[in-house]
Amino acid sequence: MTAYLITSVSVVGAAPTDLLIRDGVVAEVGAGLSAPDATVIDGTGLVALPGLVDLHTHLREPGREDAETVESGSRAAALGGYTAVCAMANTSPVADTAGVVEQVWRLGREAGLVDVQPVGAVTVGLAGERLAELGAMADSAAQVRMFSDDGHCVADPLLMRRALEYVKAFDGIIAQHAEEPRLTEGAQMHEGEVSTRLGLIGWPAVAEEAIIARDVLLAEHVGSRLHVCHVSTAGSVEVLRQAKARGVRVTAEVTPHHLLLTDERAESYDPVFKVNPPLRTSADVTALRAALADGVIDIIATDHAPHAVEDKECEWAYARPGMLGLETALSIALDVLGPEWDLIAERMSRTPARIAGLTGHGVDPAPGAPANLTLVDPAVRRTIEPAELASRSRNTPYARMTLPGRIVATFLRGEPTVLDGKAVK
Ligand SMILES: NC(=O)N[C@@H](CC(=O)O)C(=O)O
Repeated sequence: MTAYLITSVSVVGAAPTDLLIRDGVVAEVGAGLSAPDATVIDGTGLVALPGLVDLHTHLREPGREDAETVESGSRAAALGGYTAVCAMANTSPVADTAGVVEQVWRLGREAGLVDVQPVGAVTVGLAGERLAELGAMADSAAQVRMFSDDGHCVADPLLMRRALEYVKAFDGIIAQHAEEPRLTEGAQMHEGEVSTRLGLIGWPAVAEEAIIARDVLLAEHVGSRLHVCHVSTAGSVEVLRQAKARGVRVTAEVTPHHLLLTDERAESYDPVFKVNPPLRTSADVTALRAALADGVIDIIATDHAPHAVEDKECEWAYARPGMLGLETALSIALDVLGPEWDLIAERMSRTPARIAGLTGHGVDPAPGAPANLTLVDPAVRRTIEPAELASRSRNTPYARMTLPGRIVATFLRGEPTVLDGKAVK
């Protein structure tokens, strides 16, 4: 295994130092290190972060390999600074059995670019009717601990209760896509002034808030762990704030796009801006940013949702919801939060690793720590060109936008997956 000596690098924003990576771990940290056998990387001006961890990635394999594969999505993740991603279950077939989660887990290992941790479905076929084989998925080689019907809400309160009870036995967690389906039938975008003007059916904020309110009560009643996917409204933040103050075991994520973009983007009728939950108002964006800073929202998760051209470049009403996220998330975080490196490490690496139980990830570079880390150049501004993305899909909402920050290198257990801003394999 090659050793790497990264010189004069700022570890999570601290004063520059040298980092020696050897045999899969951070072997030494300190000024003036020397290692004649090591490949030297000049870290001047760069920031080393614990490898980013995404709790919410759609990899589309099995079933929609035209949109993304475990390998292409893993490459996009590594290029975005990630060392671990949680692969959502809404594949075809659905990841609702030990067999499918093991397949995804194995494909991730074969790609070898990030650790791919499969998420299991809560209900069979995401149909919301009966519980999937949660225990068999937990006992499988993939050791699933997080379950989600993401893309669909577990709307039946009894099923939700049973799922929360079931996973308690192995300290599992249910990640809910909070959307009361009766309130969003036919919905195309956020319900508000813009939807009224455009004549599109609205997805009201209350459809999200009502489910979160119900689920925090259920989680409290059962004493189980709940994670709320892609929180998008100011009202949801208030429900979560109250639940956390009462000690409910709830965590929550926000996506980069909900931190940056608003429903006014729909005025373009460009379906690249169609997403679930929809882009909201600037007041929601402000509340989400504040909640991310004060910890009511625990993490940034991408909801990387690749879609094939025919599913996106069509009429708004027929387009699938979802946008790419892995290769731009850190840049959006830098844009929104500024160079708050400790906060970025907390919200994009340490806390998501802890929620998902991914040992070896989310650990700051320190002697003896597994060398899962990424090097960021915050001084570079880059213009996003969809054709240059590693994802198989092109549905980035940031096309031709200029964003701060570039991932220079990513290491997975001491092996580079990205060097000089390019994927190693
Ligand atoms: N977030 C999205 O807009 N899309 C997700 C699933 C979903 O939540 O609808 C997808 O899988 O494409």
